[in-house]
Amino acid sequence: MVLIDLDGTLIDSVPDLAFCVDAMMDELGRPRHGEAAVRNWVGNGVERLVRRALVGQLDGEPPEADYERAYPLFLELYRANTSNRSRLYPGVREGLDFLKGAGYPLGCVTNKAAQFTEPLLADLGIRRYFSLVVSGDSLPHKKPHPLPLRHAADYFGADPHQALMIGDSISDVTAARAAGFTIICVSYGYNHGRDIREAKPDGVIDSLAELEDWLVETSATADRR
Ligand SMILES: O=C(O)COP(=O)(O)O
Ligand SMILES: [Mg+2]
Repeated sequence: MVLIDLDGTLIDSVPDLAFCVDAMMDELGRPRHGEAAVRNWVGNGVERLVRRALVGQLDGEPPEADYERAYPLFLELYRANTSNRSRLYPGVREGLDFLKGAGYPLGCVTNKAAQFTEPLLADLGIRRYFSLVVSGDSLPHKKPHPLPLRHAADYFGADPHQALMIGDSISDVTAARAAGFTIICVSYGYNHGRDIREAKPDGVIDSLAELEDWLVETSATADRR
């Protein structure tokens, strides 16, 4: 079984997210942040993104009244701008075709809310690759909690020690470790401005098109043991 993260791994969704954060800030009469700042704030769900935009940094909490005003504005904007500016990363289609062709059960596990995950996957033409989609609000906990990964393993009847997670951020690595999965990360995603190699995933690839070689090499190494 292979589970794949969405934002920063399959899809560069920041152009839409940043557009909506900036439009929300305009509506609130506050200064825009721009795409580079938003790139570092994605990965823990849209609620956290809105809170980060209001405080202007990764950590910290805005006044609750500000959040209550901003969050519905963001939801309305993002509903109308879920996929307009978002793009598949190079190599994604090749990687998915390889995994599907090789017969791996495929799941998408994201912290993005389901109301956005489903249209985004469909609009970019990759929904059909996944037999299971677990969104940030599908279960009581999201990544870095291992629950979404364990849920997917149960769904597919997969042994976690034979399971692979592919992601871009520390949340993916932490969730995969806690669930007993192997974790490969992409080098190009959003990891809050940090190099994902610091989190020590089992492998780092520059494109999902490298998956075939990575899987062949690791199974050859395992066979030699
Ligand atoms: O922060 C989000 O909304 C989603 O992030 P993820 O797809 O990388 O889990
Ligand atoms: Mg991600």
